[in-house]
Amino acid sequence: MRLDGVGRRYGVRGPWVLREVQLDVPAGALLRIEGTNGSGKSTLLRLLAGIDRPTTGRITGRPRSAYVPERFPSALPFTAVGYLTHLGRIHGLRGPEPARRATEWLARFGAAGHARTPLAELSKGTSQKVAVVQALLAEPELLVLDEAWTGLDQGAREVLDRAVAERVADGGTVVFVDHDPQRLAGAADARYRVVDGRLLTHEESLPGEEPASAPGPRVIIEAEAAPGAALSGGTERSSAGAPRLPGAPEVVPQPDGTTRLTVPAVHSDALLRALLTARPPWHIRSVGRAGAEAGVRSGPGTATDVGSGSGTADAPAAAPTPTLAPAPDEAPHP
Ligand SMILES: Nc1ncnc2c1ncn2[C@@H]1O[C@H](COP(=O)(O)OP(=O)(O)OP(=O)(O)O)[C@@H](O)[C@H]1O
Repeated sequence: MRLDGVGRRYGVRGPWVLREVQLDVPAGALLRIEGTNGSGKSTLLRLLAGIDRPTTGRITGRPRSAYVPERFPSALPFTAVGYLTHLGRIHGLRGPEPARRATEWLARFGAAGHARTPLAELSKGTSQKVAVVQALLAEPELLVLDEAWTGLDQGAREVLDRAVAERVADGGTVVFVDHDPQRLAGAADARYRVVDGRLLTHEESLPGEEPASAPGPRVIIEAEAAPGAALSGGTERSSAGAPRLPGAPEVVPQPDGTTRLTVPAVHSDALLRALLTARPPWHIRSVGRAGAEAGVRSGPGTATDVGSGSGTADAPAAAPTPTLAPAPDEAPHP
């Protein structure tokens, strides 16, 4: 799924809660969204889950999604298992499958004894378990968790931690918000912050802010530009007015004329796409994990030499920094 120039405000004259959000949501990844109270995290999660629409911009490639909202509507006229079975059917489960999965998940969360309790009579924590189970039983491609751990007892929190890991291991994507910095610590493939309506990677900082620390796994891309190469990716503008590259890579020109770009692993596909669709395209020399000895190297005519008739032998002595003017026919902002 991709968010392109997404903005959201409530009411025609309301302030913009989110502005110009660019986000690639890859498969099989765990993404953490951070931000202060009222910064727009839940607004972003509702857009990701497909239960709200952007005011501007586009969301494409939407996967099958399930969502645990910040506030669960517990006053519905169902028992716990009745509600979960109903939701399972809405998610496309047939026959006895939704009731079977509901019973299994309630047991896993230590709530089997409340299967027949009306939702309105459940304790806050058990009600939260039902909210979590309705999203998990669908085995969604995208699981969106808005402070889903809040109110759960310690055992249930650990069950949810494991369920998140299982979803990602099965190729699903999980996006979560939680105010506990230790929640799934070290497991997230990418961390973002909502600040002043902008979605920044954890590594990015606003002017005047201290740089953020401790990036996760990173990928190094060695690339070579044709003279005058301009990037078509990263249409969001930095404060300096230049297009911002996916993942805000660290860009270091090398003495041999190539450019080394280091980016959080989760953004490497988007960055490669931006380099390869630049006009003229950049030539990718190698891709590898930061900290690993050698990457996957390529030469002219190999699979990564996409569209390059750009003549790598003509590469300039000093590689340009890839934050050049956008290509002339770049699409205007929505
Ligand atoms: N339905 C709505 N109508 C009007 N304004 C809204 C609505 N939902 C959210 N807002 C406003 O949008 C802004 C962002 O709210 P949001 O709930 O997305 O923040 P948040 O980062 O999730 O906050 P918290 O950490 O407190 O949960 C707030 O100013 C809020 O008042």
